[in-house]
Amino acid sequence: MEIRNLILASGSPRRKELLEQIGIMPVISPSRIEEVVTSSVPEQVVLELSSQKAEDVMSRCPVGSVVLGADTVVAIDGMILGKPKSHGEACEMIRRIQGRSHQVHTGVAILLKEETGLRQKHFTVKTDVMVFPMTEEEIREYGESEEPMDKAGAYAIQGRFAAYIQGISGDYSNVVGLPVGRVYQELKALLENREDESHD
Ligand SMILES: Cc1cn([C@H]2C[C@H](O)[C@@H](COP(=O)(O)OP(=O)(O)OP(=O)(O)O)O2)c(=O)[nH]c1=O
Repeated sequence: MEIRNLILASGSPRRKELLEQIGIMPVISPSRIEEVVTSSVPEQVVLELSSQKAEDVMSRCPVGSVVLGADTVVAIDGMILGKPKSHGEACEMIRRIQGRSHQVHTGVAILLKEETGLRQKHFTVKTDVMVFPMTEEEIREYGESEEPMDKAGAYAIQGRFAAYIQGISGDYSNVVGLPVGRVYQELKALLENREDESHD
């Protein structure tokens, strides 16, 4: 199924590339929201933030638009690791996740604006990631590089950090920022329905 004119409410180059990988060329329109969360449960947090991003962009879009927002966090022992604010914080995050497993949660919100109102899909996808033990030298060298700086949990599985990945259980693309298989299936269901309705 060809999906045209999808608006991606994200400035993440990884999300754009993942959509392009499955043949969807999105229009990029990053949201400008101040991220506000009312929960500390990872699934809840990513649902709230992905919805806020998509709703913010949709508020400026005409009827017929399809907007996708997403948010990714790393969770370990019930604690959420977002993006590090400094190299020191990046090193702390890496020290925490090395030698064990953690979870990556991505929340996705897909909104379709119709004459009669909004139709929407909201879901979260979880991937377990196992990281090899790292030496203090490896932690510092990686934490002080630029790679961790705009990444949840201070690492990029698609980058140099691949050297320390022991394995994953779940969807790889979800760790990079967007579970594209699930996204495609949900988009297909949402848009097929729209076509059905237009034939009524
Ligand atoms: C764990 C992990 C995260 N990431 C990235 C994906 C996301 O871009 C980022 C998490 O930050 P997000 O706040 O989810 O997204 P963003 O700020 O990059 O973009 P926007 O808010 O405009 O949608 O971390 C990787 O690239 N590789 C990884 O292995």
